[in-house]
Amino acid sequence: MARKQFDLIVFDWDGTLMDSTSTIVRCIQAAARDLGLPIPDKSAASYVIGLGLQDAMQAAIPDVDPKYYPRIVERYRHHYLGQDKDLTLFEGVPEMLTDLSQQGYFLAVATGKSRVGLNRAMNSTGLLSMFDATRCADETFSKPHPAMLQELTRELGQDMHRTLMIGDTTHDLQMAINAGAAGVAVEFGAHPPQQLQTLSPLYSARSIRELHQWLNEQA
Ligand SMILES: O=C(O)COP(=O)(O)O
Repeated sequence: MARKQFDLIVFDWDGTLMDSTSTIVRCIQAAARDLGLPIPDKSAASYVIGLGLQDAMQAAIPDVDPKYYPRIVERYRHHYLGQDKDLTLFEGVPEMLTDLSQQGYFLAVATGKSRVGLNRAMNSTGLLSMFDATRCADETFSKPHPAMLQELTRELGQDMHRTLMIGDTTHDLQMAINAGAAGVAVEFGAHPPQQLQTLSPLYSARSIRELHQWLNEQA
């Protein structure tokens, strides 16, 4: 049997596996509102998803006194961790992950979420045991820095050239480029397809079903 092209598949979390873009946008806007700061519009708030909380707030709500940022992050966490109902996976995610795992791929997550946020989301969606390793933005350098991918490949003893990063933002694709991994885009998350195409992903999927099928064709 021909050898697979990739051994390790790293997934972004929000907007790639979990249908959470609009919840995150709402929580960023609510945090700004709580502190009487300018409220970013949907596109500005969507753009920063994945950067890690502190960097994301600085990018979404620029030109305010730096002393506000820890408070904005605190208000964001209050709103995000206070809501339970929107922890929903995109249709077909558990089936795709189970299939990939059975095919022998190592599976990992690299996310701009905090460890608390990721563990909560993995627990409530039943995906906790599905991944071989995970990295969160509060544990290392955030996207698009290559650190998360470098640490994941090292931990799992994998080769970066046989690693695939899948995400819904240019931050995910840029991290893959910076690390020397291949990048695949999904078009149903935070960044619009035209923006994703500027970084020439290997493939761009319009649904989890399309992504799953494409991954099966790489085997
Ligand atoms: O910034 C977030 O909370 C989401 O991060 P992710 O898209 O990298 O999972």
